[in-house]
Amino acid sequence: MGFKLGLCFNNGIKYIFRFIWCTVCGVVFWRTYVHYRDGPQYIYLHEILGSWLCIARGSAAVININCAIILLPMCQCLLRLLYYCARKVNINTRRYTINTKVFHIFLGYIILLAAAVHITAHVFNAINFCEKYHSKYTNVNPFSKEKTTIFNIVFATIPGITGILMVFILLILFLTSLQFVRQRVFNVFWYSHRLFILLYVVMMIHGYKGPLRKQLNIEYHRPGCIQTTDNITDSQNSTITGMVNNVTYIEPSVTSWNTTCIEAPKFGHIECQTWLWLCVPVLLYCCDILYRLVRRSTSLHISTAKSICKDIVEISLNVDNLQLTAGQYVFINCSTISLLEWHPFSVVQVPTKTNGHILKLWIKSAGDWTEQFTKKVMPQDSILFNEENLPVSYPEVKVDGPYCSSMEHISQYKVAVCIAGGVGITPFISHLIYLEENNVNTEIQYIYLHCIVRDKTLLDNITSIVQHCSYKLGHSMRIKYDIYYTGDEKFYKHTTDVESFHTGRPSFNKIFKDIRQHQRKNTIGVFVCGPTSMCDTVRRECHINTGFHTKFVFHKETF
Ligand SMILES: NC(=O)C1=CN([C@@H]2O[C@H](COP(=O)(O)OP(=O)(O)OC[C@H]3O[C@@H](n4cnc5c(N)ncnc54)[C@H](OP(=O)(O)O)[C@@H]3O)[C@@H](O)[C@H]2O)C=CC1
Repeated sequence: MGFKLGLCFNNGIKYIFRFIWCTVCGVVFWRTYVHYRDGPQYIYLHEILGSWLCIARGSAAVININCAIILLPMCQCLLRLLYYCARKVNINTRRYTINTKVFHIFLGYIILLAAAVHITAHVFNAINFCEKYHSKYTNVNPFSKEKTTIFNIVFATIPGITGILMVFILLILFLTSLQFVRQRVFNVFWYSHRLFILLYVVMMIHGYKGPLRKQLNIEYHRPGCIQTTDNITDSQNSTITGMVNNVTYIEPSVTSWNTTCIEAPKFGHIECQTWLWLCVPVLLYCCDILYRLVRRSTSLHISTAKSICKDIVEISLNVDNLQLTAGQYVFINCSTISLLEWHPFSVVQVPTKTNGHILKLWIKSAGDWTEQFTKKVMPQDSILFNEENLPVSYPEVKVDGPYCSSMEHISQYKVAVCIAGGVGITPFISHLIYLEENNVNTEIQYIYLHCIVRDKTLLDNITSIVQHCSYKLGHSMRIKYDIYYTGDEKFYKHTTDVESFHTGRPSFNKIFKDIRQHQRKNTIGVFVCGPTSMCDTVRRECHINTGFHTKFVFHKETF
């Protein structure tokens, strides 16, 4: 019961929203399906292709609408605006304005599913176009040569070739965005995802003057109309005579229109409307990107760099114009390493008047870019060195931000449980330092901080910051911290003997049970930042321990 209640409480709105979106897609599909099934202008085409025509068009509409909407969750500036507009809404609802990446992924899956249906439908359409070729359907079936094969339709027509190209692009987008690819080779994911631009261009070409044709002259030739011996004009405006004995078109069996044919049916391409769906979101996305490009164009100087532990370096930047909130993150670019690469980092210290507008970031060497960056700001082989050995000049960096994060919400709860793994401590430190430096009034009364660290030097650094802040903030809130050391135990025992220190990983089950006992009838914000497996365990505990009175609201941040 607890797990299901917690799941509903934490994800209820997300699931409701997904359900609504699936319903919208279903309605779009069905309306398009019915339009092509019952529309008099498609009767001749429907005679050849059957329901596959309606399925292909319905799935195309679903692809269009999803391709349009999928860009919006990626408009960071627009989202920030939305987030600030939603300030008055309850916090459990507002966090969805930040977790839009999840909705972006969800839309991606819908596009894949709709694309699979669309491809299948068009394969059958191609078969039908080949098999149901009839000398009398000369205009509605464009593959007028009797020897047309599926191979010809797929590989020798614009819709066929663009369709294959789109399948390849979609596969690349899908495979490179799988979590294990993103985590191991982020650049592969990042660059390959730019292929969406090509996908959109190809999508617009795909339906242009395709083989699907609708009837243009319904008023003069109702399908199923009675042909007379009078002269009627064919689609090329030539005269056809002797219609009774020399039927040019097989009339579909539509009995409701008991009219006489005035003309032969004329057929024309079904207009491609993809651009109509895409133009507004693409425009919004371009504006968002442009704004970000302008915002990120200024180069900044690193004022200091120091080592936090063997693979984490702290850089300080003097930023006058950047307004940040504790818990947010920024993207960093270093042109001497790569002009194109931007990497996200949570801020450790937000620039304020009190600290002289100094922005601090911790950069952990965990990939090509971060390793090169660490070497540039700390050129020695051993990164552990004191401030006198600092390099004379640091590389210039550009900062893009701020970006909203669910870690911002900590000070909006009365009780917050903060769980950090390794460098994931950064957003929590930024809150503690901000609260300590600025003496601001917040909702928060209790902070339970659990920090799990493998590196002894990192542990020492975190401990001194946390001890200092908790001492300074002691008068306004209660901060209970526990630090878990998972590295070499012998080393640990010799150097620390404080009761808040533990060896080995924590038991989250016990932690949550204890908090639940002490914080009855409260809504508790749980914030996790660290390895994915740890976040998953904490999420599960949130669900299990949520009851009717005590609720755990889960928030996480990982890059
Ligand atoms: N500024 C930045 O760069 C930021 C990075 N992050 C995120 O933080 C993440 C972790 O950073 P990193 O320092 O590399 O972390 P580490 O891999 O070094 O792990 C940190 C600690 O977490 C423990 N741990 C791992 N899995 C579990 C688990 N399932 N349950 C309990 N404890 C666990 C580890 O224990 P053990 O030794 O036993 O494995 C270790 O003590 C990154 O993936 C990144 O996304 C977040 C915010 C900011």
